[in-house]
Amino acid sequence: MAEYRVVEKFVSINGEGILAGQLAVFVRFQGCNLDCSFCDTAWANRENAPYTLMTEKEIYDYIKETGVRNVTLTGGEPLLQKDVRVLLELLASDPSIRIEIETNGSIDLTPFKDIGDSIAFTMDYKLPGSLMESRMDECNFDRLSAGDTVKFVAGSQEDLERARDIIEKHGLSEKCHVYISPVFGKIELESIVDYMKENRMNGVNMQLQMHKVIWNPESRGV
Ligand SMILES: C[S@@+](CC[C@H](N)C(=O)[O-])C[C@H]1O[C@@H](n2cnc3c(N)ncnc32)[C@H](O)[C@@H]1O
Ligand SMILES: Nc1nc2[nH]cc(C(=O)O)c2c(=O)[nH]1
Ligand code: SF4
Ligand SMILES: [Mg+2]
Repeated sequence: MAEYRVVEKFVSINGEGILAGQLAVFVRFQGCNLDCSFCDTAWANRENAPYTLMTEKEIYDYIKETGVRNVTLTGGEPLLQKDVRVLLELLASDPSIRIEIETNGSIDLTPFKDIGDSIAFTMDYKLPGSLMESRMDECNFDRLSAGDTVKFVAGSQEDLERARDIIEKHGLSEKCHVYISPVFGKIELESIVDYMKENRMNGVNMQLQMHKVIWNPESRGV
């Protein structure tokens, strides 16, 4: 048995991505290797963040007890948990659940790609405003499948321009789902739509974080 550092777990609607609006059970893990300027879960990244050690079996049992079939693993950076493959193999062995992993673009996805089709990656590409772009592993774009997602969290016009360059350079809208999401409160929402219109960004989805509209944006556990 391995053990994982869980800072929170809860049921909500997924506020983001291809399953937005559907119920999901969230497991958030402690610790991250990046320090994005806009991070809304910086509290979870701290070494001293209070966490509960859970085995893969305990995490799986919790998920099953909820009766919710979409599972989102997030953080922090979930793929940094020691022995995370063991957890992913257990979750993937249950065909009744669908697993989504939110990952930060700096972790090589190769070791996780062959675990099973029930696992989908939502990989963030960190734009200039995050101050973390130098950490991106661009080879990950070749490791994504049609069911995966690349997400760009944009806070400025410069970020939008960079997102467009990357989408074109790697042909992302033909390869997988592509989302642009505002850094919460940082950018005029209309300017994202205008940019998409001006540049005819077919196949790209704009998203808003629904949970920050429904609840106080600072709330945890939603
Ligand atoms: C907190 S991260 C955890 C997973 C992983 N570390 C990552 O960055 O993808 C989950 C998602 O929230 C996004 N996010 C964090 N802070 C945000 C903010 N202030 N506004 C919009 N999205 C944000 C991240 O870009 C990422 O897509
Ligand atoms: N409701 C809700 N949906 C989410 N989708 C991705 C989240 C995340 O923090 O990774 C998240 C979150 O924290 N809450
Ligand atoms: S990679 Fe994710 S968890 Fe880590 S600092 Fe950036 S947004 Fe926050
Ligand atoms: Mg979040």
